[in-house]
Amino acid sequence: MVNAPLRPNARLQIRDISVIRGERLVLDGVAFDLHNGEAMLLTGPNGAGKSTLLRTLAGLRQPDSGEILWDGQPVSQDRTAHALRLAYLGHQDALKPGLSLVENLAITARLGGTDLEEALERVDLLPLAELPARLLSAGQKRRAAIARVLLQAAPLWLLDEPSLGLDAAAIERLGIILAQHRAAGGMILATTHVDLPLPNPRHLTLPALETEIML
Ligand SMILES: Nc1ncnc2c1ncn2[C@@H]1O[C@H](COP(=O)(O)OP(=O)(O)OP(=O)(O)O)[C@@H](O)[C@H]1O
Repeated sequence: MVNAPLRPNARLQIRDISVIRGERLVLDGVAFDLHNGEAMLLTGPNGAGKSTLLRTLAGLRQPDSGEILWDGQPVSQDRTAHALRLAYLGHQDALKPGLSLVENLAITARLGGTDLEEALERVDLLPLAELPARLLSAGQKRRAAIARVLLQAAPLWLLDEPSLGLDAAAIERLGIILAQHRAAGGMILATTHVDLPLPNPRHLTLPALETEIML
């Protein structure tokens, strides 16, 4: 089983998040809530801060101001608990080239208590399970990274351009996976520059920020 058992009233709250990268204010007071079963599409021009926002929500960097709450509690109070409730798909597919697909994903399956074979089946990679990751195509690596998201059995999915490199059949499968996660009560926050198979999403468009700050 690779769908997360979810509490019915989970809630992610983003309160006026600001992030400075280099000398630029990249995110300026971003605020929204996300509830069970909801999906939000993050759009905006290159450099607007979409990946930065996902990485901040994933706990990979801290906001310079503002707060992230889960069920009313600041996630900064228990970063381990927050890490366990989310699955982050970044631009890198993070596969060890010398290990087979199964070997790459086995630890995630064990930690998530999830079914590796089922996850590979859902992204149509079962026939390639024993292949070294270095032999996978770009789209197959992306599908493997999506399988890793499934295996984490986490309620909150943070997906940075999830359809990157996927062919039409794989995009259709992605749509099924996203719909099943929402139907199970999961939340999805996804960046994209193209249409995603995600019906009735909420939208957040980040503007291009050019503000220079004095350090
Ligand atoms: N390590 C870093 N140090 C300084 N600035 C950075 C760093 N990483 C990213 N930036 C800057 O932060 C801004 C936001 O980058 P980010 O990757 O979040 O944008 P994005 O909206 O995801 O862009 P894209 O659509 O191209 O993926 C950009 O101006 C970028 O140059």
